Amino acid sequence: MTGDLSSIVWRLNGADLERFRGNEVNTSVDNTTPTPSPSPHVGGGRSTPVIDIQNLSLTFETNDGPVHALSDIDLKVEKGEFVSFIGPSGCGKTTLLRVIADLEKKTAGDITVNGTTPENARLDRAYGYVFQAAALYPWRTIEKNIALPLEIMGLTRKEQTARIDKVLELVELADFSQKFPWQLSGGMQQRASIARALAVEPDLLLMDEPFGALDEIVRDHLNDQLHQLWAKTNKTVVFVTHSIPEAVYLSTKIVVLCPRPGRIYDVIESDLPRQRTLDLRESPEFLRIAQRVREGLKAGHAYDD
Ligand SMILES: Nc1ncnc2c1ncn2[C@@H]1O[C@H](COP(=O)(O)OP(=O)(O)OP(=O)(O)O)[C@@H](O)[C@H]1O
Repeated sequence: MTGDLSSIVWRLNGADLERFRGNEVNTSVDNTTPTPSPSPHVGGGRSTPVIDIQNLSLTFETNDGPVHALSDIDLKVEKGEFVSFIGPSGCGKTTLLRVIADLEKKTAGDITVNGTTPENARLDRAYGYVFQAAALYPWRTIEKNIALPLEIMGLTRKEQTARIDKVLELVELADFSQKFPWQLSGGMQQRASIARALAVEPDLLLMDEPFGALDEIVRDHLNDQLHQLWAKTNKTVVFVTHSIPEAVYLSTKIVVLCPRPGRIYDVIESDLPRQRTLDLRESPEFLRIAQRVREGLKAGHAYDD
């Protein structure tokens, strides 16, 4: 499990992240990172996939020998898709997401993000990354947590306020802007984290099991909210989950991975309508897709390990 870093990356690169862990942000440091510009790669041509992965492999060299975390991954993610990675523990979901985010380096194959290398995409701050734990900064109010990346981006106070109000409204936390994280429930904290990621308006959101630690009712509610957000904003989302209903409810494409070595077992293009409500989960179409995911998970899972 590698999604334990701490918080949300808002178009922040890995170096930013390392700086952020446990520290108040020194906004002046980040002024050295170029402001996102209309990169020639970003949105370059309708036919260019947002993410294009070909024959990608990643082997970790460890003291106990090589760990083949990813093997021969082929995947395209088009603009506006909601793609979930699902699979048993250790099949490489987080690693694949981290390769896309340039937080890990491939050892073979090719990958482009927004038509360029993951490193360039990271430097362009082309994506927002949501980690498993909300980990908001406890000494900052919710409003100030959301303001943090906007301060780094150099937005005026007025621009910051407008964006903060908008995202707090979207995640239904408008009345909680002056609270500190520890005054909110786990689900509310995770919503605040998502608001923080959305505040910088990335076109691509990479989300690593953001709701994994929440109870089912809260999770349902957040799934619903996330789905509505995605449907409204037409962002491209790549989402890691262990939950079949979550994957089927949210996704336009479900990628089933299997372990040792981590590889793609099945890619399911969902024909569920784009507009969804939670009661869709009772429909035959939903159950049919869920069944195919379940079969893929079973087939790819070695129970005798
Ligand atoms: N930095 C690392 N060094 C060595 N091995 C690693 C490293 N990161 C991940 N691995 C290994 O790579 C494999 C894939 O790990 P990864 O965390 O991507 O799986 P996952 O599917 O996300 O698992 P989970 O569902 O438990 O989060 C595992 O065998 C893991 O132990």
